[in-house]
Amino acid sequence: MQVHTDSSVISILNRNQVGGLEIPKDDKWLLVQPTLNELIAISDDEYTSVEHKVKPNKQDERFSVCYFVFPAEDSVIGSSKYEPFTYKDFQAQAQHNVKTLGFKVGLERFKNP
Ligand SMILES: O=C(O)CCC(=O)C(=O)O
Ligand SMILES: [Fe+2]
Repeated sequence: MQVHTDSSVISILNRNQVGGLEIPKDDKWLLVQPTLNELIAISDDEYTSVEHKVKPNKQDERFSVCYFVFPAEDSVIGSSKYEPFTYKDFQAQAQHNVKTLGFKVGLERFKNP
């Protein structure tokens, strides 16, 4: 799986003990050791959506179950740091970014000046 950030508000990941999930650290990809439950979340910059990828493993079977929490499409997301936007706006922006730039710009686009 290629480098990406999740578009969900919260991602809860449960996987077996075969590793593969990697996050960037000091210009290298760091293997995240499997634990029982993992939580990746975004919330008004308190927690940011971290880039990650999954390294293919041809030897050992690997499975993972992700539970993504999304806001309702028309719900307005407001905060002191961002201009109000709907999740539909965010999705449209993400799709446009991927098509034109090859990656998601993410919340940066909605940040207050
Ligand atoms: O399988 C994993 O460890 C992560 C999967 C993932 O990043 C995703 O589905 O967005
Ligand atoms: Fe992901």
